[in-house]
Amino acid sequence: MFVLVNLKTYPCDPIEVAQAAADVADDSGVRVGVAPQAAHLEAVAETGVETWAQHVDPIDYGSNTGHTLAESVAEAGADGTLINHSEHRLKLADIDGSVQAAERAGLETVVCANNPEQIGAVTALGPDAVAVEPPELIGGDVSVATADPDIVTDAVEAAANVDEDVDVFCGAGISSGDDVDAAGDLGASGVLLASGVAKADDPRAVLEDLVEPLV
Ligand SMILES: O=C(CO)COP(=O)(O)O
Repeated sequence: MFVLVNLKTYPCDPIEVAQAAADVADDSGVRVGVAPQAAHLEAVAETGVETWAQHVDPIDYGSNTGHTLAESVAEAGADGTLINHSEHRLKLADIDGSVQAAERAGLETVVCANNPEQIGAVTALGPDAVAVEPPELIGGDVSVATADPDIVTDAVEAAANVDEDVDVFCGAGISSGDDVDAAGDLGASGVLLASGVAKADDPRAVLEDLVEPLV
């Protein structure tokens, strides 16, 4: 099970969270990643934690002002990137271009989608994983695995119908080990979460609780 913490643009200390995530991953043996803002990638990677970008653009080197180049993200120390997060949606052609850009730069890819139908479509683009995140549950207190378990099982089925080699993650409202456990029971092989860690008074304690059922 992969626990990927997306820091979005929350006003947390990315280094504090990254250091805690690195320690929790080391102590537990559970795969834990942190996705900070692009400007914090290098500092986060220096903690030794598995580091993810929140986005890369479907571009190559050249005249692309204000865009995020996959190679620069990789050079900053990122191991992978989210693509098409619900808060940074792309057209299908641009999702395809971003997956190709990430692969060109050696980055692992997780393409997000809102529902099982979209999961099927983006699985066909050949990312390493897809993640179903219902937008209405993002940032809430109830985990997707509790509020809408069918969306997770349907996403797992939709992806498997297209390509059994693409992993399926889920996210939205996940904040505890019980939520991670429930997601795994529904067939997810990873979870994406944000506010549960980024807004916590004690991010380390939340991270320890998240991996607890996996140890
Ligand atoms: O969007 C998310 C992770 O990418 C989920 O956010 P929350 O964990 O805050 O619901």
